[in-house]
Amino acid sequence: MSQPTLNGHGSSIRTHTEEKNLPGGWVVLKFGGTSVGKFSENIASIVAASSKANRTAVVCSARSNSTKSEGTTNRLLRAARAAEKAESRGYDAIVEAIQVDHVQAGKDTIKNEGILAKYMDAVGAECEGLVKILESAQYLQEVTSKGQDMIVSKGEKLSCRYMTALLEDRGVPAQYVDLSDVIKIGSPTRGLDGRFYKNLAASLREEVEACGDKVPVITGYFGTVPGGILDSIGRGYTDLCSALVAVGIKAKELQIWKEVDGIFTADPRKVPTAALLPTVTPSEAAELTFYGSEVIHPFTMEQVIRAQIPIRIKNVMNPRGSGTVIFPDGGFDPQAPLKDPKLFRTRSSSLISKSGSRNSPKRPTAVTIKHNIVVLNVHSNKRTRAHGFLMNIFSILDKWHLSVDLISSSEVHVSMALHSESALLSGGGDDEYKIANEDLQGAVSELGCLGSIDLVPDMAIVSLVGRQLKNMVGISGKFFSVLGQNNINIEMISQGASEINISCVIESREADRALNVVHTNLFTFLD
Ligand SMILES: Nc1ncnc2c1ncn2[C@@H]1O[C@H](COP(=O)(O)OP(=O)(O)O)[C@@H](O)[C@H]1O
Ligand SMILES: N[C@@H](CC(=O)OP(=O)(O)O)C(=O)O
Repeated sequence: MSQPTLNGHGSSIRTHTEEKNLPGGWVVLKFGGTSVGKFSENIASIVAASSKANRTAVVCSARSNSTKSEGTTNRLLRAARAAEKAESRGYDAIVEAIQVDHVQAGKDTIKNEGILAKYMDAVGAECEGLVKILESAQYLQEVTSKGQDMIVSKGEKLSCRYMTALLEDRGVPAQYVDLSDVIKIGSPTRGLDGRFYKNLAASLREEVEACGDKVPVITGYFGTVPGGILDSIGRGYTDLCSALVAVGIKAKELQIWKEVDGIFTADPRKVPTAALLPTVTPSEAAELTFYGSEVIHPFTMEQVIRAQIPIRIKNVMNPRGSGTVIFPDGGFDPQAPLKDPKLFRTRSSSLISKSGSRNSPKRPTAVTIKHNIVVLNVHSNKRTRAHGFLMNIFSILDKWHLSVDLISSSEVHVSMALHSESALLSGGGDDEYKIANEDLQGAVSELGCLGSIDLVPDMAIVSLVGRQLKNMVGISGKFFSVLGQNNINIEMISQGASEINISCVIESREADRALNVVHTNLFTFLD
């Protein structure tokens, strides 16, 4: 077996031959944008430690110096919008700011002059390439979805160039891996189906293997996805990339590193008494993510759980913490579909006895809030519900690209909670609003032919999530009465569609108070 060798900084590094023989197998470490922006030195130490015990692959998102909204990806999207304006060089200042940021990060942390110089050249070349893409789009008077993806890809390229240089500087042999061309043009894809992901995972394995002895530092941007990465997968696509890498190399664990210790019973920034959950099931994690606790990109779960790879959420500021593990409750059958396909379901009794948990304490797993909700009410102009009423409503919503988060209906009324960052604008006076979102405006005009429409703005969905909810007799009553006793008015209720979620709509300004009262009254026995 080869001996550890010393690098230029006098620290010990293992050769790959030795690593290959380690029993640990592969782990994939994914770092989010704000972690790369604020805690890159912690990341270097985390990767160094991990690569001593396991074969380690790293996936990074684009840097954010402070918040994601001010991060590189959002700046790149602003540059793309600027390129849509003819004759304007508005994007130059944005590219300049991105370049300055990355150069500064390098100067602040990379000590080896040779590594720093090489990194600076790479940053310069990426930014030059970015300007060329923006100029071409401007010339063509169109930023296509492919063009937008190419612009956005620069964020992950710059961030991974930086992390590769920093790791090398800290004595961890690392290899930059650019995935922009990993999806081959003309590959037989009809969309993002199982075969597409399977082929992609296999290609990612090849990319990782090509790095030989070095730690691959992989751009979380993974190329020209059919329909465009932002439209087909959405923000947070680097989580999915890390999942596919983990599947491709049959990793023993996927670690998603964030700036929280893991998944809590409620958002720990809003509920000081929230408790860290050691484990949650994939369905709970998906439900929490959808209803406001954006802990992990929703597509991520299915890929890794099918491959029986646990996901661990960990904190870059507290690497010693064990985090939260997302894995199915009570083992996993890889042949079984993720969703139980049974037509008829038995409820509580058989489920309790099967899991043997009749006497164990039952409690909700977490409570979460989703903001930016508008409630759209349709009151039918017929006295009884006409055949096709709901179908017509959904066709109109589909046409205008609106999806419904919650729905509740009676004979002739339908209430739907829709999520939109920019649905309505306050027109000045307290009760004056106008519709700011073109899709919502279009849908409201068309829905008018089915009945009268009204919109309730500034709402939020509060959701109680937990795999044990279905066995907790009276939990809905407690949930709603706690809100009522605290004078929080419920606009709409939805329960039953999912066995692990009870949701209702309240006013947004009551959201933090609702989180706290629900947590205090329904979770206190966790302390
Ligand atoms: N139940 C929850 N558990 C943990 N974090 C939560 C929960 N609900 C909301 N959050 C919030 O999700 C965010 C996730 O962590 P962070 O790494 O900071 O975000 P990002 O991935 O967007 O950079 C935190 O700001 C945290 O306050
Ligand atoms: N950089 C992309 C992709 C991503 O995954 O981000 P993050 O890992 O920081 O959520 C974005 O801002 O959406």
